[in-house]
Amino acid sequence: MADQTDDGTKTLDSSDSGESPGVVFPPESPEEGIPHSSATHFNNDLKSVLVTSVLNLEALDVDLYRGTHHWVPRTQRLFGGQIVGQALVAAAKSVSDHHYAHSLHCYFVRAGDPKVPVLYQVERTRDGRSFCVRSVKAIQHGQPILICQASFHMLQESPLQHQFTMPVVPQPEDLLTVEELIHQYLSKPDLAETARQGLNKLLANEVPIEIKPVNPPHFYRHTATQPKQLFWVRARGHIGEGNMKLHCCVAAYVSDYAFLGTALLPYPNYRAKFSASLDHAMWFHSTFRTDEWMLYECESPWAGGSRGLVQGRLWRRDGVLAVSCSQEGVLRVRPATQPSKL
Ligand SMILES: CCC(=O)SCCNC(=O)CCNC(=O)[C@H](O)C(C)(C)COP(=O)(O)OP(=O)(O)OC[C@H]1O[C@@H](n2cnc3c(N)ncnc32)[C@H](O)[C@@H]1OP(=O)(O)O
Repeated sequence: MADQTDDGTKTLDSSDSGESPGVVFPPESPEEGIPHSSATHFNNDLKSVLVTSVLNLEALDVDLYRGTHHWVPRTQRLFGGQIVGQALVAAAKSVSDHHYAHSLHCYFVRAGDPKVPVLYQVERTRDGRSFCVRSVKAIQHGQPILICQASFHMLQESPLQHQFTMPVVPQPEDLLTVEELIHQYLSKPDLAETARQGLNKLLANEVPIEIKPVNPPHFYRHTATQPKQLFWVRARGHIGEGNMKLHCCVAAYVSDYAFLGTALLPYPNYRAKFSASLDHAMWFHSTFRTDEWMLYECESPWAGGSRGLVQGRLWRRDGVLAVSCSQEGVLRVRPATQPSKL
């Protein structure tokens, strides 16, 4: 049956299909959603909508920008990755071409309202010889929805250089996209009608990123798994080489997608009735292209007290560690067997 969660979202329950209940990719994810009315269809030959629309802020005044929405999650609160990505665009506009984003630290303090645009107000906190720091407030209805500190650094050589090794995984060419996996499920003759409807809804999502899970297919979870997941990810459409600041902003968007769901993987017997990211931090280590496949390695070292911590690494496919991320989210759950409030 389709199950209405307490935050008004729908999850799939395939109990009448003979399979264990629960959407798995992303697990109980708040990200499954609908395209905003401005959505366009994607073609990989076309410029990424992330560049033409989502991250293309309108300048209103000095250090003041307006951003609109492309895709809104089913929770009907703005996607955190969009707000962080737009905040970083706004911050980056006030630093020189020689300064590159190296880190950001954000708090999501209020839910974003998909019905109105977001204003981004940049404060030039400090310009040093090597580092520039910016504070960005994302504002709706006169109140902050996100506060973000972003720091930019000039390229500096150093003999100190190390990184972890990228996990060995199948190449993206050998894996199926989420959409292809859904089509595989839909071809199962014994799939319950409600599950079919739910999967079709997932297919209708026009998230501007492409995903190939390394451990598919997981649309219906049978057992608890370690709080770890790996997937190849890239922006849909062309972005091109050269604008590293822009790729960092796209990475900010991408990095929030399905991230918090990692903390729910060990708990197939619980459903999220409310989940939202509370904060998000990123560190950018090297150059990369977000319109090329990158491996997103996500793990959750801890959950407790209705919160979960997730950590992620975005790898270039040549093994270079490009980005590290961390996030804590609120995770309020109910037992899967508990009837919904409907
Ligand atoms: C990928 C994931 C994403 O992108 S999520 C999107 C980005 N993140 C966000 O939008 C989060 C933005 N931040 C927020 O909305 C707030 O800071 C949050 C996290 C809600 C703060 O929580 P809190 O201080 O509890 O807010 P609130 O008092 O307004 O309550 C919100 C709803 O939660 C409920 N609540 C509150 N406390 C409890 C509790 N102890 N146990 C159970 N429920 C609780 C409140 O009743 C309220 O519910 P409702 O909205 O009235 O139905």
